[in-house]
Amino acid sequence: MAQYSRVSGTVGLITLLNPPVNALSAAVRQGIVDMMDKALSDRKVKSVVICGHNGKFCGGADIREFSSPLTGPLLIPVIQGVESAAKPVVAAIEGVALGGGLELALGCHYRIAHSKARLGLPEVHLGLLPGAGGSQRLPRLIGVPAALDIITTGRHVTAAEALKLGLVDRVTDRNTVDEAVKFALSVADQSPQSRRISTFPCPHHPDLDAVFEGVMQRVRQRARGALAPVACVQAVAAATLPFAQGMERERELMATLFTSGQARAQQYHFFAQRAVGRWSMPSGARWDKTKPVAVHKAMVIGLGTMGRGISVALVQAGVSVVAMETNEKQLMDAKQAISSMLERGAKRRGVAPALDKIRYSSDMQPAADVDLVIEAVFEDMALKKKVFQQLSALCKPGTFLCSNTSGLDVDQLASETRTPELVVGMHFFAPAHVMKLLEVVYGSRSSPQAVATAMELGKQMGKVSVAVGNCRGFVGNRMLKPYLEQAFFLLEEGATPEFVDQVLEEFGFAMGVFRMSDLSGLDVGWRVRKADGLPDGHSARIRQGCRYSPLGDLLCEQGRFGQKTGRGWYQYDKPGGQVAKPDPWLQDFLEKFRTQHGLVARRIDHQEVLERCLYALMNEGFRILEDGIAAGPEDIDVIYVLGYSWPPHRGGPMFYAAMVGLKKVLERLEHYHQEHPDIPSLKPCNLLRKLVVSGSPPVQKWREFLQKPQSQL
Ligand SMILES: CC(C)(COP(=O)(O)OP(=O)(O)OC[C@H]1O[C@@H](n2cnc3c(N)ncnc32)[C@H](O)[C@@H]1OP(=O)(O)O)[C@@H](O)C(=O)NCCC(=O)NCCSC(=O)/C=C/CCCCCCCCCCCCC(=O)O
Repeated sequence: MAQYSRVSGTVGLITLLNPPVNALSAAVRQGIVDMMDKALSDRKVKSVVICGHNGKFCGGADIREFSSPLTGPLLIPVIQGVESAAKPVVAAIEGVALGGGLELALGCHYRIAHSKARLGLPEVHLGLLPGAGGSQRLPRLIGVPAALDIITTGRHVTAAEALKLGLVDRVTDRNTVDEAVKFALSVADQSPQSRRISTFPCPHHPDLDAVFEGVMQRVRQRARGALAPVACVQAVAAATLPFAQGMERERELMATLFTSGQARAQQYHFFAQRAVGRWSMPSGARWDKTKPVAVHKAMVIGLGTMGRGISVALVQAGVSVVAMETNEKQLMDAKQAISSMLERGAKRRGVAPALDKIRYSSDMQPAADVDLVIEAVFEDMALKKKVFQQLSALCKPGTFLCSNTSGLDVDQLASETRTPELVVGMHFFAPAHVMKLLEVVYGSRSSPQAVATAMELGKQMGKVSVAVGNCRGFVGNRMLKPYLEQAFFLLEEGATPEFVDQVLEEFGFAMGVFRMSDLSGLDVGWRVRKADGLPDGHSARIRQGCRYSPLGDLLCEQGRFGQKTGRGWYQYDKPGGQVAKPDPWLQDFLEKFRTQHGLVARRIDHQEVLERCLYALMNEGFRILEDGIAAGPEDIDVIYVLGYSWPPHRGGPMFYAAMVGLKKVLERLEHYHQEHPDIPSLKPCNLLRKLVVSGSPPVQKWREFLQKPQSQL
């Protein structure tokens, strides 16, 4: 709803009231209409200010309303009503003005923003476009190139940039509403006619066609099949038409997006990112019953790529860091790399680099004086165990001990310490100061407080933290295994790396599985498999009674580790090269392999690649839910979108399974498992069967079918 009062004698003050972000629900929209009527019909009122309750102007349309039929006045006429008001209307922007919130502000005749406010049109991230006139008013106000940038990236703009762009008229450090009221008094006698953005022509640009063409090309490349970014460009292009025609085009494009599966997927992802913060553990421990401990000082052990990124992320989050590395050369290199990452980051954010927040050490001694340690040494259990033993002896009571591991057993590490309850896994993704995902892994003895502290620290570092149980590979890498396996089996059966990658990239992955393996290094998995007892020169296709593909191992034995060696599943012009080219050697190698094993290459189509790779991955997701390793499908989906480049417009693997139809997924898995009974990952999991028998409920209801956590608190 909205509240109304008259202030300073002649200013009508309308306050949007819908905590926590004053989203434009039906009640708020109705409130705006009613309070505008009140202000306009009050003879004493000469001008109007619109602000938001509790220091937040408005977070946009109420996204929760998008899943049911729209009720109440529509936002477009509400904003038109504000713009056409005969009295000047000023938007007092504090906190955020996003989406419909900014569109409402664009309908006002003046905009005053607090210096800390953020403005933006992030609808593209929800599979939409700014469909309440934003795609038409913004280019008219700030020009096509700047509007295209803001609308197609959905990025937030600071108040300072907004002022530079002409998006706001004034920025203040003082009380924004008071300033807006003063401003409203100063323009009370002026006609708002010349301030109605809908009447502005689109500012002239010498070569608009080239601008649109360039952006469209970039957007198509980045969008990977997403509809919204393309529609955003098309909508802005319509801003060069007369306003009414532009609005009609915006409506048409919005109508297509609004009902699309992509918009549903992206809106699901928005809420899923927030839902994962409400974590729970099988013990019944929960986010709202556990207080995290504040971390002021942390130590990072091991300054390879991961340790450096983690140190930067911690410093940027305001935590004092001791960065430790025993290898002198590595320590020197790390110092330089970390300083320049901090400097670059600070420059981007327009702040001073916090170089004084980090100090370096070549020994473990400083661990005695920190609140939390993140061990980021090489992924080797024996080495990590040694570090944990040392930490256990050195650290003061209460120090949290975290391991940056991508899949090792957290319980084994905990058992090396005197305080297993303070041990958790923190699985960062490279580059650790950039990637938004953090898997927080609780072991069987991790305390709720240790989990809460790691989750909160992740949030402080700007990450979306997901709490997951302890198993090999946790959630992300555990699901990757059957996906990779299927890709290898498809090569054995007749596919090429180029074809498999092309299918997966058309689906929306940034990189197909083989290009991704080449980038991350084939040797990483190979070393883990060797540590597990894989013998050298092994080329058998059965291991422990199940089908196994030795293709990756055979490539590694040839020294083909991927991009770093210039050869992997593809060839590169040099070691470290990035342009993947099909390699005739590999074709020859695959043919010889098939001959050696009596395999006959067959034609594999697009559908089989997608189904075998993705359905095997999804099936593992169902198993993870069944095992209680993830608390709900949202956890898995967030991990895959933020950590494994699953396309956001497909929601995540669990959401996608529901979109495809659980019955179909089950049938296809049954079909493939019948064809390949020696591949256990294709055997449909019980939870999937249970959901299908229960009528394939929507993903939001799956938690009801999972085992309830038992409280031991
Ligand atoms: C930056 C934020 C605002 C705040 O961040 P933070 O402080 O960290 O807090 P959060 O944890 O993120 O959020 C707190 C809770 O608030 C919930 N929330 C946030 N924003 C919204 C929202 N906009 N709506 C609903 N709920 C919201 C959030 O979920 C949290 O609650 P919980 O923990 O999940 O319980 C940050 O929140 C943020 O970025 N928010 C989103 C901003 C955004 O994306 N805004 C754009 C929204 S879309 C929009 O505005 C669209 C406008 C155009 C509408 C035009 C409608 C015309 C329809 C025509 C359709 C034609 C169809 C025709 C069909 C036919 O023909 O039939």
